[in-house]
Amino acid sequence: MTDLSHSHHQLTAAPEHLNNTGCRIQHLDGKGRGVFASRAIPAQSLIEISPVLLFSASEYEAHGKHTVLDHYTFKWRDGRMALALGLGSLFNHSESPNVSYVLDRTTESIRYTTTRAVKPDEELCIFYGSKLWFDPVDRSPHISPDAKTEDGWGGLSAIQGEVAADEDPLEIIPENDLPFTRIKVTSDHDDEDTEDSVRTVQVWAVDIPDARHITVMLKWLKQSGYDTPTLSHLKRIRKSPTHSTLLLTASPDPPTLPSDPTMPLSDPYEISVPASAALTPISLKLKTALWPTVFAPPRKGEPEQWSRARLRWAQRAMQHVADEARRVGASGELPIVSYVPAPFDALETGYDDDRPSFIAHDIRTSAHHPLRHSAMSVIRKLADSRPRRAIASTSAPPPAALAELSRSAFSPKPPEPLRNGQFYLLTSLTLFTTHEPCLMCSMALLHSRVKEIFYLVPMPRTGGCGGAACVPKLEGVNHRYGIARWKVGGEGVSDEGLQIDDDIDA
Ligand SMILES: C[S@@+](CC[C@H](N)C(=O)[O-])C[C@H]1O[C@@H](n2cnc3c(N)ncnc32)[C@H](O)[C@@H]1O
Repeated sequence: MTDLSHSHHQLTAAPEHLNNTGCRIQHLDGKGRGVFASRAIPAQSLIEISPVLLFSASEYEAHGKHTVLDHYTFKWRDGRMALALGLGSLFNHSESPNVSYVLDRTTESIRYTTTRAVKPDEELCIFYGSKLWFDPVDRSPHISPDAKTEDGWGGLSAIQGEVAADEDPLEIIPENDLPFTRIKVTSDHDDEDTEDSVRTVQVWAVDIPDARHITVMLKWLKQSGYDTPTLSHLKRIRKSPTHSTLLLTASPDPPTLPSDPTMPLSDPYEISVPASAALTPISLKLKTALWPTVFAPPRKGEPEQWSRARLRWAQRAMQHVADEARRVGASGELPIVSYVPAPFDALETGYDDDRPSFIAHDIRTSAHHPLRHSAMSVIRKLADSRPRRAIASTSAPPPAALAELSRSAFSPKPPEPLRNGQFYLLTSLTLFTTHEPCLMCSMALLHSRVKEIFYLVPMPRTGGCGGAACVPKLEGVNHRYGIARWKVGGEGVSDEGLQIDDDIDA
């Protein structure tokens, strides 16, 4: 393979580029030349159209392959090899690209479009595929440097996850043609609540005549162990003009209240409250008449529609986790990987991030720690990165505060905008994972408010997303995420090398 680094070192200045879409060429250590944004570029901007030079397969095999061209060419759809002219050949590779490209056969060109908003001076990168012939300088630390694969047939030969020119990126894919099956996550009982019947359960409550004692009682409830998640679909307190009522516990036995003569309380008594959260505004009204209830509408009544472009995004992510899992599996770990890419609709969801994707693999073997599962680790990476970035972008914190943050697994006090609100951990994000997450990880995903998860290998004995149980389907949970099982072989994603014992918690 020809070494590009030699020629890079001889260059002193990058040529000017007259394209007016905000691109410039710049050298950078370890990568040679690259394309950079000379100004802010909005998402979905067409930034370059590169004509291609085509070589027949035999011509390429005999000559091109043995030259520096091998770093630049890729398979055209009819089997010929293509070299992008213009800026096209200068886009470097990134695991979290900000540019996607489409082959246009009719004009023999490639169109490059930003996938998210790009800041001035950011490098513009594409995704070459998962089989690289070089070590990317910005490779995530989880990937073993030994894992590079010589594909031997043209550098960019693996064009994965991109919409071809003869495909319409906005085309909606019929449900039956999708390479995954969506699992219904509404509780079997969710539909049962009608105008005539709201399912209820009996719980213990107590009246607190003096509102000043509410805080004391809430604190006592936490310490007493009665404060279990069973009632998390209900508000704890109901206020009336004369008193407040506090829900205590759903246990059959009456709870023992604190005996404090200065704090008058009623005796505990049983009341009927809704058995699950309200899914519709109507059911919220009905249920809240009984007791104030949490409103947790299903994400959408109808299954979300999938466009061709979104499917390509998902296919690329799924292929990525499967490939990474095979690599880590070869190094002696369990072949389990979880990945949270930048969302497909990054701009709409306001996901503006310097490091938009997160990936982690299972390290219970090397770490000798049974809880180092990939999904937990990826949630933790994401959680850890947010407080750090928020602090860095506000005032400089005292070093002790930074040390405290890096010590904590889940930062106990995230800065204000990242709190349990609109942008709570994984809100609006999708997790792709090789194996159906175990019960622990499925619950952690629920707490993180992930939008949806995709997995390839079902775990019928241990899985928490349809196998042993289906956590987001449980009654009373205050968030439901979508679950989709990727079909083995669907869009070329194979489960080869991903088999693990079926009693392992993934
Ligand atoms: C299509 S060329 C890209 C332009 C190239 N940097 C140049 O100066 O001509 C592909 C080559 O760029 C380099 N490259 C691309 N992405 C890289 C990355 N993330 N890290 C290191 N080198 C990279 C590798 O040498 C690769 O063979």
